[in-house]
Amino acid sequence: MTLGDPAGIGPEVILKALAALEQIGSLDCFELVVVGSQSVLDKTYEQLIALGCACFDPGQLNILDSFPAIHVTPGQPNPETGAASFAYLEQAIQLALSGKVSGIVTGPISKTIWQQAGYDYPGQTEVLATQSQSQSTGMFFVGRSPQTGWVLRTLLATTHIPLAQVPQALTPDLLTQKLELLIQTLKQDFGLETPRIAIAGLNPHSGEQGKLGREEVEWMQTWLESMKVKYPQVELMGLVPPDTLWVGAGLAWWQDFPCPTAYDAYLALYHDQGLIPVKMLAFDQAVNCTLGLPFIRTSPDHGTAFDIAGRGIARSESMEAALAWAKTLSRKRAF
Ligand SMILES: NC(=O)C1=CN([C@@H]2O[C@H](COP(=O)(O)OP(=O)(O)OC[C@H]3O[C@@H](n4cnc5c(N)ncnc54)[C@H](O)[C@@H]3O)[C@@H](O)[C@H]2O)C=CC1
Ligand SMILES: NCC(=O)COP(=O)(O)O
Repeated sequence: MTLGDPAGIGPEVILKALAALEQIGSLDCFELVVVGSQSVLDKTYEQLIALGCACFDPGQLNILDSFPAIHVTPGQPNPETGAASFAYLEQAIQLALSGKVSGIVTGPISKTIWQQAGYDYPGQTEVLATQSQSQSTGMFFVGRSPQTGWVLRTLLATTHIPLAQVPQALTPDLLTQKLELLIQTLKQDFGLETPRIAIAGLNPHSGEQGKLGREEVEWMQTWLESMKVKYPQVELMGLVPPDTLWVGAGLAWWQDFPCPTAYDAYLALYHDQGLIPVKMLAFDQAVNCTLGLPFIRTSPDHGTAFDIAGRGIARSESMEAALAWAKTLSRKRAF
Protein backbone atom coordinates (compact mmCIF):
# COMPACT_ATOMS: atom_id res chain seq x y z
CA MET A 1 0.00 0.00 0.00
CA THR A 2 1.18 3.50 -0.74
CA LEU A 3 0.14 6.41 1.42
CA GLY A 4 -0.74 8.75 -1.45
CA ASP A 5 -0.41 12.47 -0.73
CA PRO A 6 0.27 12.59 3.04
CA ALA A 7 -1.80 15.79 3.34
CA GLY A 8 -4.84 14.05 1.86
CA ILE A 9 -7.15 11.38 3.24
CA GLY A 10 -4.90 8.48 2.14
CA PRO A 11 -3.36 7.82 5.60
CA GLU A 12 -6.79 8.05 7.25
CA VAL A 13 -8.59 5.69 4.88
CA ILE A 14 -5.72 3.21 5.08
CA LEU A 15 -5.88 3.00 8.89
CA LYS A 16 -9.68 2.92 8.89
CA ALA A 17 -9.83 0.28 6.13
CA LEU A 18 -7.36 -1.98 7.94
CA ALA A 19 -9.39 -1.66 11.16
CA ALA A 20 -12.58 -2.55 9.28
CA LEU A 21 -10.97 -5.58 7.64
CA GLU A 22 -9.54 -6.70 10.98
CA GLN A 23 -12.98 -6.38 12.55
CA ILE A 24 -14.44 -8.85 10.07
CA GLY A 25 -11.44 -11.17 10.41
CA SER A 26 -10.14 -10.78 6.89
CA LEU A 27 -6.84 -9.08 7.58
CA ASP A 28 -4.88 -12.24 8.40
CA CYS A 29 -4.73 -13.32 4.78
CA PHE A 30 -2.84 -10.17 3.76
CA GLU A 31 0.91 -9.76 3.86
CA LEU A 32 1.06 -6.02 3.83
CA VAL A 33 3.83 -3.51 3.41
CA VAL A 34 2.93 0.15 3.68
CA VAL A 35 5.22 2.46 1.73
CA GLY A 36 5.26 5.94 3.23
CA SER A 37 5.97 8.07 6.25
CA GLN A 38 5.84 6.33 9.63
CA SER A 39 5.41 9.65 11.44
CA VAL A 40 2.46 10.66 9.26
CA LEU A 41 0.76 7.37 10.03
CA ASP A 42 1.51 7.72 13.76
CA LYS A 43 0.07 11.26 13.85
CA THR A 44 -2.97 10.23 11.82
CA TYR A 45 -3.59 7.41 14.28
CA GLU A 46 -3.39 9.77 17.27
CA GLN A 47 -5.79 12.24 15.62
CA LEU A 48 -8.28 9.55 14.66
CA ILE A 49 -8.23 7.97 18.11
CA ALA A 50 -8.79 11.42 19.65
CA LEU A 51 -11.78 11.84 17.34
CA GLY A 52 -13.15 8.46 18.43
CA CYS A 53 -12.64 6.72 15.07
CA ALA A 54 -11.92 3.01 14.76
CA CYS A 55 -8.49 2.75 13.18
CA PHE A 56 -5.60 0.32 12.94
CA ASP A 57 -2.49 0.83 15.08
CA PRO A 58 0.41 1.60 12.71
CA GLY A 59 2.71 0.08 15.35
CA GLN A 60 1.49 -3.29 14.07
CA LEU A 61 2.28 -2.50 10.44
CA ASN A 62 5.28 -3.28 8.32
CA ILE A 63 6.09 0.25 7.16
CA LEU A 64 8.79 0.90 4.60
CA ASP A 65 9.96 4.42 5.33
CA SER A 66 13.24 5.35 3.73
CA PHE A 67 12.10 8.85 2.87
CA PRO A 68 13.22 12.29 4.08
CA ALA A 69 11.30 13.50 7.14
CA ILE A 70 8.33 15.59 6.17
CA HIS A 71 6.12 18.09 7.98
CA VAL A 72 2.48 17.58 7.07
CA THR A 73 -0.64 19.56 7.86
CA PRO A 74 -3.74 17.65 6.80
CA GLY A 75 -5.57 19.43 4.02
CA GLN A 76 -2.59 21.60 3.12
CA PRO A 77 -0.63 19.89 0.36
CA ASN A 78 2.51 21.42 -1.07
CA PRO A 79 5.27 20.38 -3.49
CA GLU A 80 6.97 18.46 -0.64
CA THR A 81 3.92 16.29 0.01
CA GLY A 82 3.50 15.86 -3.74
CA ALA A 83 7.12 14.74 -4.15
CA ALA A 84 6.70 12.35 -1.22
CA SER A 85 3.63 10.76 -2.82
CA PHE A 86 5.53 10.32 -6.07
CA ALA A 87 8.47 8.70 -4.23
CA TYR A 88 6.11 6.26 -2.43
CA LEU A 89 4.64 5.19 -5.75
CA GLU A 90 8.04 4.77 -7.39
CA GLN A 91 9.28 2.59 -4.55
CA ALA A 92 6.16 0.43 -4.68
CA ILE A 93 6.59 -0.02 -8.44
CA GLN A 94 10.16 -1.19 -7.86
CA LEU A 95 8.95 -3.70 -5.26
CA ALA A 96 6.35 -5.01 -7.69
CA LEU A 97 8.69 -5.16 -10.67
CA SER A 98 11.25 -7.09 -8.62
CA GLY A 99 8.54 -9.58 -7.59
CA LYS A 100 8.77 -8.75 -3.87
CA VAL A 101 5.07 -7.89 -3.81
CA SER A 102 2.32 -9.18 -6.07
CA GLY A 103 0.44 -5.93 -6.24
CA ILE A 104 0.09 -2.32 -5.21
CA VAL A 105 -2.88 -0.64 -3.59
CA THR A 106 -2.33 3.07 -4.02
CA GLY A 107 -3.52 5.91 -1.85
CA PRO A 108 -4.79 8.99 -3.69
CA ILE A 109 -2.42 11.64 -5.01
CA SER A 110 -3.10 15.08 -6.46
CA LYS A 111 -2.22 15.65 -10.09
CA THR A 112 -2.03 19.41 -9.45
CA ILE A 113 0.43 18.97 -6.60
CA TRP A 114 2.51 16.58 -8.70
CA GLN A 115 2.73 19.30 -11.34
CA GLN A 116 3.83 21.78 -8.66
CA ALA A 117 6.46 19.31 -7.50
CA GLY A 118 7.78 19.00 -11.06
CA TYR A 119 6.30 15.63 -12.05
CA ASP A 120 4.73 15.88 -15.44
CA TYR A 121 2.41 12.88 -15.24
CA PRO A 122 -1.37 13.24 -15.44
CA GLY A 123 -1.93 10.43 -12.92
CA GLN A 124 -0.60 7.33 -11.19
CA THR A 125 -1.94 5.13 -14.00
CA GLU A 126 0.43 6.76 -16.46
CA VAL A 127 3.43 6.42 -14.10
CA LEU A 128 2.64 2.74 -13.60
CA ALA A 129 2.36 2.18 -17.36
CA THR A 130 5.57 4.06 -18.15
CA GLN A 131 7.77 2.66 -15.41
CA SER A 132 6.66 -0.92 -16.04
CA GLN A 133 7.03 -0.41 -19.81
CA SER A 134 3.55 -1.77 -20.38
CA GLN A 135 2.30 -1.27 -23.93
CA SER A 136 -1.43 -1.67 -23.47
CA THR A 137 -2.99 -0.48 -20.21
CA GLY A 138 -6.49 0.51 -19.19
CA MET A 139 -8.29 2.37 -16.40
CA PHE A 140 -11.01 0.04 -15.18
CA PHE A 141 -13.52 0.47 -12.36
CA VAL A 142 -15.31 -2.40 -10.65
CA GLY A 143 -17.85 -2.27 -7.84
CA ARG A 144 -20.41 -4.67 -6.38
CA SER A 145 -23.85 -3.43 -5.38
CA PRO A 146 -24.51 -3.96 -1.65
CA GLN A 147 -28.24 -4.01 -2.51
CA THR A 148 -28.39 -6.60 -5.30
CA GLY A 149 -24.89 -8.06 -5.67
CA TRP A 150 -24.73 -6.91 -9.29
CA VAL A 151 -21.24 -5.96 -10.45
CA LEU A 152 -20.64 -2.73 -12.39
CA ARG A 153 -17.56 -2.91 -14.61
CA THR A 154 -16.42 0.08 -16.66
CA LEU A 155 -13.35 0.61 -18.81
CA LEU A 156 -12.41 4.11 -19.97
CA ALA A 157 -11.14 4.33 -23.55
CA THR A 158 -9.42 7.64 -22.84
CA THR A 159 -8.42 8.92 -19.42
CA HIS A 160 -6.64 12.05 -18.27
CA ILE A 161 -6.90 14.26 -21.33
CA PRO A 162 -8.86 17.44 -22.00
CA LEU A 163 -12.37 16.84 -23.31
CA ALA A 164 -11.53 18.80 -26.48
CA GLN A 165 -8.87 16.22 -27.34
CA VAL A 166 -11.14 13.19 -26.99
CA PRO A 167 -12.46 13.00 -30.59
CA GLN A 168 -8.91 13.05 -32.00
CA ALA A 169 -7.63 10.55 -29.42
CA LEU A 170 -10.33 8.01 -30.30
CA THR A 171 -9.18 5.83 -33.20
CA PRO A 172 -10.09 2.32 -34.39
CA ASP A 173 -6.74 1.07 -33.09
CA LEU A 174 -7.25 2.59 -29.64
CA LEU A 175 -10.79 1.21 -29.31
CA THR A 176 -9.64 -2.22 -30.47
CA GLN A 177 -6.83 -2.22 -27.93
CA LYS A 178 -9.16 -1.21 -25.10
CA LEU A 179 -11.90 -3.64 -26.09
CA GLU A 180 -9.42 -6.52 -26.28
CA LEU A 181 -8.06 -5.62 -22.84
CA LEU A 182 -11.60 -5.61 -21.50
CA ILE A 183 -12.51 -8.96 -23.07
CA GLN A 184 -9.32 -10.50 -21.68
CA THR A 185 -9.98 -9.08 -18.20
CA LEU A 186 -13.58 -10.30 -18.12
CA LYS A 187 -12.33 -13.78 -18.93
CA GLN A 188 -9.23 -13.84 -16.72
CA ASP A 189 -10.48 -12.01 -13.63
CA PHE A 190 -14.23 -12.66 -13.72
CA GLY A 191 -14.55 -15.97 -15.57
CA LEU A 192 -16.85 -14.40 -18.18
CA GLU A 193 -16.14 -16.26 -21.44
CA THR A 194 -19.18 -14.93 -23.33
CA PRO A 195 -19.70 -11.46 -21.90
CA ARG A 196 -22.23 -8.83 -22.90
CA ILE A 197 -20.42 -5.55 -23.42
CA ALA A 198 -22.05 -2.18 -24.13
CA ILE A 199 -20.09 0.47 -25.99
CA ALA A 200 -21.08 4.09 -25.62
CA GLY A 201 -21.52 6.48 -28.50
CA LEU A 202 -19.55 9.71 -28.42
CA ASN A 203 -22.17 12.29 -29.39
CA PRO A 204 -25.66 13.01 -28.08
CA HIS A 205 -27.99 10.24 -29.31
CA SER A 206 -24.87 8.56 -30.73
CA GLY A 207 -24.80 11.24 -33.41
CA GLU A 208 -28.42 10.83 -34.62
CA GLN A 209 -27.33 9.53 -38.06
CA GLY A 210 -24.70 12.24 -38.35
CA LYS A 211 -26.94 15.17 -37.45
CA LEU A 212 -25.48 15.59 -33.94
CA GLY A 213 -21.92 14.47 -34.61
CA ARG A 214 -20.26 12.44 -37.32
CA GLU A 215 -17.77 10.10 -35.60
CA GLU A 216 -20.33 7.30 -35.29
CA VAL A 217 -21.31 7.28 -38.97
CA GLU A 218 -17.83 8.02 -40.26
CA TRP A 219 -15.98 5.16 -38.55
CA MET A 220 -17.19 3.98 -35.18
CA GLN A 221 -20.12 1.88 -36.40
CA THR A 222 -17.90 0.19 -39.04
CA TRP A 223 -15.30 -0.48 -36.37
CA LEU A 224 -17.92 -2.04 -34.12
CA GLU A 225 -19.20 -4.31 -36.91
CA SER A 226 -15.63 -5.54 -37.50
CA MET A 227 -15.30 -6.32 -33.77
CA LYS A 228 -18.53 -8.33 -33.84
CA VAL A 229 -17.05 -10.47 -36.61
CA LYS A 230 -13.72 -10.81 -34.80
CA TYR A 231 -15.29 -11.71 -31.42
CA PRO A 232 -18.43 -13.75 -32.16
CA GLN A 233 -18.48 -15.16 -28.61
CA VAL A 234 -18.90 -11.65 -27.18
CA GLU A 235 -22.23 -9.83 -27.37
CA LEU A 236 -21.28 -6.32 -28.36
CA MET A 237 -24.03 -3.74 -28.06
CA GLY A 238 -23.55 -0.24 -29.46
CA LEU A 239 -23.08 2.42 -30.11
CA VAL A 240 -25.53 3.03 -27.30
CA PRO A 241 -26.64 6.65 -26.83
CA PRO A 242 -24.63 7.63 -23.77
CA ASP A 243 -27.53 9.24 -21.89
CA THR A 244 -29.51 5.99 -21.73
CA LEU A 245 -26.63 3.51 -21.62
CA TRP A 246 -26.51 3.54 -17.82
CA VAL A 247 -30.24 3.24 -17.10
CA GLY A 248 -30.05 -0.57 -16.92
CA ALA A 249 -26.97 -0.31 -14.70
CA GLY A 250 -28.94 1.86 -12.28
CA LEU A 251 -31.80 -0.64 -12.16
CA ALA A 252 -29.46 -3.58 -11.65
CA TRP A 253 -27.54 -1.70 -8.97
CA TRP A 254 -30.55 -0.62 -6.92
CA GLN A 255 -33.39 -3.07 -7.35
CA ASP A 256 -33.66 -5.34 -10.32
CA PHE A 257 -30.99 -7.96 -10.84
CA PRO A 258 -30.89 -9.86 -13.15
CA CYS A 259 -31.82 -6.95 -15.38
CA PRO A 260 -31.97 -7.51 -19.16
CA THR A 261 -30.84 -3.98 -19.94
CA ALA A 262 -27.71 -4.16 -17.76
CA TYR A 263 -24.41 -5.35 -19.23
CA ASP A 264 -21.47 -7.32 -17.91
CA ALA A 265 -19.21 -4.42 -18.80
CA TYR A 266 -19.27 -0.92 -20.27
CA LEU A 267 -16.73 0.71 -22.56
CA ALA A 268 -16.97 4.46 -21.96
CA LEU A 269 -15.21 6.74 -24.41
CA TYR A 270 -13.95 9.36 -22.00
CA HIS A 271 -13.29 9.97 -18.31
CA ASP A 272 -16.51 11.62 -17.17
CA GLN A 273 -18.78 9.62 -19.48
CA GLY A 274 -17.77 6.55 -17.49
CA LEU A 275 -17.04 7.99 -14.08
CA ILE A 276 -20.19 10.04 -13.52
CA PRO A 277 -22.35 6.89 -13.48
CA VAL A 278 -19.71 4.89 -11.61
CA LYS A 279 -19.43 7.48 -8.84
CA MET A 280 -23.18 8.17 -8.68
CA LEU A 281 -23.90 4.48 -8.20
CA ALA A 282 -20.80 3.17 -6.51
CA PHE A 283 -18.69 5.94 -4.96
CA ASP A 284 -18.07 3.87 -1.83
CA GLN A 285 -17.77 0.51 -3.57
CA ALA A 286 -15.85 1.13 -6.80
CA VAL A 287 -12.22 0.16 -7.17
CA ASN A 288 -9.91 1.64 -9.77
CA CYS A 289 -7.76 -1.11 -11.34
CA THR A 290 -5.01 -0.60 -13.86
CA LEU A 291 -5.24 -3.33 -16.47
CA GLY A 292 -2.32 -4.56 -18.54
CA LEU A 293 0.46 -4.20 -15.95
CA PRO A 294 2.81 -7.06 -15.03
CA PHE A 295 1.48 -6.80 -11.46
CA ILE A 296 -1.80 -5.96 -9.73
CA ARG A 297 -2.72 -2.34 -9.09
CA THR A 298 -5.88 -1.24 -7.35
CA SER A 299 -6.92 2.01 -5.74
CA PRO A 300 -9.99 3.59 -4.20
CA ASP A 301 -12.01 5.53 -6.77
CA HIS A 302 -11.86 8.81 -4.88
CA GLY A 303 -9.17 11.46 -4.73
CA THR A 304 -7.20 13.21 -2.01
CA ALA A 305 -10.25 15.04 -0.57
CA PHE A 306 -8.08 17.77 0.93
CA ASP A 307 -11.30 19.54 1.99
CA ILE A 308 -11.98 16.92 4.67
CA ALA A 309 -8.47 15.66 5.52
CA GLY A 310 -7.72 15.51 9.24
CA ARG A 311 -11.38 15.67 10.31
CA GLY A 312 -11.96 11.95 10.75
CA ILE A 313 -14.96 11.89 8.41
CA ALA A 314 -13.46 10.21 5.34
CA ARG A 315 -15.17 6.92 4.50
CA SER A 316 -12.89 3.97 3.94
CA GLU A 317 -15.18 1.56 2.05
CA SER A 318 -13.60 2.16 -1.35
CA MET A 319 -10.13 1.53 0.14
CA GLU A 320 -11.46 -1.64 1.80
CA ALA A 321 -12.81 -2.77 -1.59
CA ALA A 322 -9.48 -1.92 -3.25
CA LEU A 323 -7.62 -4.10 -0.74
CA ALA A 324 -10.11 -6.94 -1.03
CA TRP A 325 -10.03 -6.89 -4.82
CA ALA A 326 -6.20 -6.86 -4.87
CA LYS A 327 -6.23 -9.91 -2.62
CA THR A 328 -8.74 -11.70 -4.84
CA LEU A 329 -6.72 -10.92 -7.95
CA SER A 330 -3.47 -12.09 -6.40
CA ARG A 331 -5.10 -15.43 -5.60
CA LYS A 332 -6.64 -15.76 -9.06
CA ARG A 333 -3.41 -14.93 -10.84
CA ALA A 334 -1.32 -16.99 -8.39
CA PHE A 335 1.87 -14.95 -8.61
N1 LIG B 1 -6.47 7.63 -7.68
C1 LIG B 1 -6.13 8.87 -7.39
O1 LIG B 1 -5.02 9.10 -6.94
C2 LIG B 1 -7.09 9.99 -7.62
C3 LIG B 1 -6.69 11.27 -7.36
N2 LIG B 1 -7.53 12.32 -7.57
C4 LIG B 1 -7.00 13.64 -7.21
O2 LIG B 1 -7.65 14.10 -6.06
C5 LIG B 1 -7.67 15.52 -6.04
C6 LIG B 1 -9.01 16.01 -5.59
O3 LIG B 1 -9.97 15.61 -6.58
P1 LIG B 1 -11.53 15.82 -6.46
O4 LIG B 1 -12.04 15.91 -7.84
O5 LIG B 1 -11.83 16.89 -5.50
O6 LIG B 1 -12.08 14.43 -5.95
P2 LIG B 1 -12.10 13.80 -4.48
O7 LIG B 1 -12.54 12.39 -4.67
O8 LIG B 1 -10.84 14.02 -3.77
O9 LIG B 1 -13.24 14.62 -3.70
C7 LIG B 1 -14.53 14.84 -4.25
C8 LIG B 1 -15.54 15.04 -3.11
O10 LIG B 1 -15.79 13.79 -2.51
C9 LIG B 1 -15.45 13.82 -1.11
N3 LIG B 1 -14.77 12.58 -0.80
C10 LIG B 1 -13.78 11.99 -1.53
N4 LIG B 1 -13.40 10.85 -0.95
C11 LIG B 1 -14.15 10.70 0.15
C12 LIG B 1 -14.22 9.70 1.17
N5 LIG B 1 -13.42 8.62 1.15
N6 LIG B 1 -15.09 9.89 2.19
C13 LIG B 1 -15.91 10.95 2.21
N7 LIG B 1 -15.89 11.93 1.26
C14 LIG B 1 -15.03 11.79 0.25
C15 LIG B 1 -14.52 15.02 -0.94
O11 LIG B 1 -14.56 15.53 0.36
C16 LIG B 1 -15.04 15.97 -2.02
O12 LIG B 1 -16.13 16.69 -1.51
C17 LIG B 1 -7.32 15.98 -7.45
O13 LIG B 1 -6.11 16.67 -7.40
C18 LIG B 1 -7.19 14.71 -8.26
O14 LIG B 1 -6.07 14.74 -9.08
C19 LIG B 1 -8.81 12.15 -8.01
C20 LIG B 1 -9.27 10.88 -8.28
C21 LIG B 1 -8.44 9.71 -8.11
N1 LIG C 1 -10.50 9.72 -11.79
C1 LIG C 1 -9.65 8.60 -11.88
C2 LIG C 1 -8.29 8.97 -11.55
O1 LIG C 1 -7.98 10.13 -11.44
C3 LIG C 1 -7.33 7.88 -11.37
O2 LIG C 1 -6.11 8.44 -11.09
P1 LIG C 1 -4.77 7.58 -10.98
O3 LIG C 1 -5.14 6.36 -10.26
O4 LIG C 1 -4.31 7.35 -12.38
O5 LIG C 1 -3.88 8.48 -10.24
